[in-house]
Amino acid sequence: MNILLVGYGKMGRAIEQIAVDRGHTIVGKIDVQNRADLENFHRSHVDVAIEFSAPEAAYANITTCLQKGWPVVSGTTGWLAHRAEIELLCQQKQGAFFYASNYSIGVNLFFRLNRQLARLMQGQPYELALTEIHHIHKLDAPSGTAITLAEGIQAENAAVQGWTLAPDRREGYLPITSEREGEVPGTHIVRYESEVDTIEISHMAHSRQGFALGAVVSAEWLVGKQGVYGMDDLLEDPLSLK
Ligand SMILES: NC(=O)C1=CN([C@@H]2O[C@H](COP(=O)(O)OP(=O)(O)OC[C@H]3O[C@@H](n4cnc5c(N)ncnc54)[C@H](O)[C@@H]3O)[C@@H](O)[C@H]2O)C=CC1
Ligand SMILES: O=C(O)C1=N[C@H](C(=O)O)C[C@H](O)C1
Repeated sequence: MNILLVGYGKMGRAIEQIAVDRGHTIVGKIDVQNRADLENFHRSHVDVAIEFSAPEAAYANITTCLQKGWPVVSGTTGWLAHRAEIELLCQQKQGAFFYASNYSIGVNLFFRLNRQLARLMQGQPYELALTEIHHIHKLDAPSGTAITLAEGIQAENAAVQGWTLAPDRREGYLPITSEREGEVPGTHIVRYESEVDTIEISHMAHSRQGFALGAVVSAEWLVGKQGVYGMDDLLEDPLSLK
């Protein structure tokens, strides 16, 4: 595949390495200093754009790619207030858009475990809290993954109406604590606490490799399709996990 990287930071570089190892060609790298080139990019044919940029840049980047008719895989967090507009544009353009707050297969299994646990814990006398720990360079809080975990719990437990960013507290809202520490790639902890015990599940990424591999596999899967997709579509396709 011919891949255009939109955002060439920590993730863009990790994706490049894995994509090249899997036999793909990087036809361009768009970052903040050459962002104007995205609109006029016609150096080579683009099979798919992989977009990992910044919260304030993602909406415009994805819009441009869809306008140009390129399938887009995006992992940027912190822009999802505009998600419905992107999905509508994708539909209007008969394009292809894939989004995941976290592309790691392990995290996506963890999402499922989280929902199962939330189902089991309904009505039990436990206080629930979520913690995410990331590197000090991260621009958004809470993490996109923590928001997906909170939404999973909300979908399973009618007593949870949403989430708040700790130290803010609100009755019926799940508190998310965001910690920023060194170069931590991404740790997420879901904790149920009662007077007598604690139940905790956690996922700890050891590097960015899992995120990057998931993004490249998603791009391979997306090319040739039309519509809006996420990791559940990929994981449920028995042909996808090569
Ligand atoms: N969904 C997932 O699995 C993962 C998502 N992420 C998310 O991906 C995003 C990027 O993460 P990193 O690569 O670690 O950040 P980074 O800060 O290392 O790289 C982002 C790059 O985007 C560039 N950029 C800024 N404005 C741009 C624009 N208008 N057009 C093109 N590029 C622009 C920056 O100059 C920077 O080089 C973040 O939102 C992060 O939360 C990160 C890891 C995994
Ligand atoms: O910014 C990061 O690094 C990460 N961002 C994603 C998020 O916000 O959930 C995914 C991963 O945790 C790493």
